[in-house]
Amino acid sequence: MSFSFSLNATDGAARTGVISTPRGEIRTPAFMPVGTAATVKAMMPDSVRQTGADILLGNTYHLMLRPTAERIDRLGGLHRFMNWDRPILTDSGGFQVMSLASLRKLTERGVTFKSHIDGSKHEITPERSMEIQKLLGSDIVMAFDECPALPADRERIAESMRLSMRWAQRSRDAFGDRPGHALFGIQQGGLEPDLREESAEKLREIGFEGYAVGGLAVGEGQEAMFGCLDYAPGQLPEDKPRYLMGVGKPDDIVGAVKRGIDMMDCVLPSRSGRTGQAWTRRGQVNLRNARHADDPRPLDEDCTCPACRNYSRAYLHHVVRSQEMIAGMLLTWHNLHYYQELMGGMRDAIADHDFEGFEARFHARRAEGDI
Ligand SMILES: CC1(C)O[C@H]2[C@@H](O1)[C@@]1(COC(C)(C)O1)O[C@@H]2CNc1nc2cc3nc(N)[nH]c(=O)c3cc2[nH]1
Ligand SMILES: [Zn+2]
Repeated sequence: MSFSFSLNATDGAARTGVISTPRGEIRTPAFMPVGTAATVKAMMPDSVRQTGADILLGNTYHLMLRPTAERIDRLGGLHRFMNWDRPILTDSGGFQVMSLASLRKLTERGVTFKSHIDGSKHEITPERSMEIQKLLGSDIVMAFDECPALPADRERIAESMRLSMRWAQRSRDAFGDRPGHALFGIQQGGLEPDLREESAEKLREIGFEGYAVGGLAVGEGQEAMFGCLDYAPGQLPEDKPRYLMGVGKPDDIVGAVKRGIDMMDCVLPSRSGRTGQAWTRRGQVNLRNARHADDPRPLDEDCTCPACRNYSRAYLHHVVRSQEMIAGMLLTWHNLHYYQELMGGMRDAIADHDFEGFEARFHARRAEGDI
């Protein structure tokens, strides 16, 4: 069985389709829950599936440090290890090294760094990143790239992008011939249209099974991100999946799909669930807020997740305030369920050629501030 992508419908720049892989289909636009250290925090894998997720994300950086890719390989690979038999996409490590590790040294060869866990020294190169992702057994492998911290001057962004393109070629060469598995290239170039175009052309020349818009969601803000997404996805091959890395809040996601993005991932729904923050169709609810203490209503009357079906806001407020484990479990489940409902709503709206209506209803429902 091979890896393939078929588009079913488009509406403006928005598209809906299906990515077929040997481990199952991925309905696009798709949201990938983040399972950084071989677990989507506070969730059993079956619960992640029940929220509607077709694929989840793992991280080369974290897994190479602990428990190591070699140990996971000896134990049968990441799918077996974490009891998730559907597709997994793994990020290639460069971004996480720059945001989490210390004493980093960047050269043409790759990056050396000290582990944020125990201070041990490590190196990642394009070749080592491909080896790690192969040992993990991930279905979609990300090329090894460098994501420059913004703000950065144009010269630095150009240099960094060109290094990432040389690393993209080395990633492609090291990936080898792996039927049923995909290697995605990552576009860089900051917020510079011509540098993004140069990057896209280089990636097309090399040839990948999918293309990511990298270098965004690094603090540039939604307006600048949307400004870049007004042209960047269109620079990438239209018959391959387009993956926007690290995004985002619900309204970021709607705006990205509107501009032609097919896949996204973000720690937000799970991370904010663990801090008592709920995302609902009417906006954000902070369950730490005392006003929920006596509220018998569900978090969201229209939501069918276990948190909304079986518990009151008063209960959620209580377990959040008491820092009970069930708080993170219930709110993570609700947030991931809401994110998947949002994706399903957009897939249907695009198929019905009514994305505009969907977007208007999405924004109209969202009350200002805490609800
Ligand atoms: C490290 C962690 C958990 O990932 C989140 C969050 O912190 C944080 C850190 O700074 C903020 C902005 C506040 O959000 O940015 C992450 C979400 N944005 C993002 N993830 C990305 C992953 C990427 N991977 C690769 N290989 N290449 C990229 O260009 C790339 C760009 C990305 N942008
Ligand atoms: Zn719910």
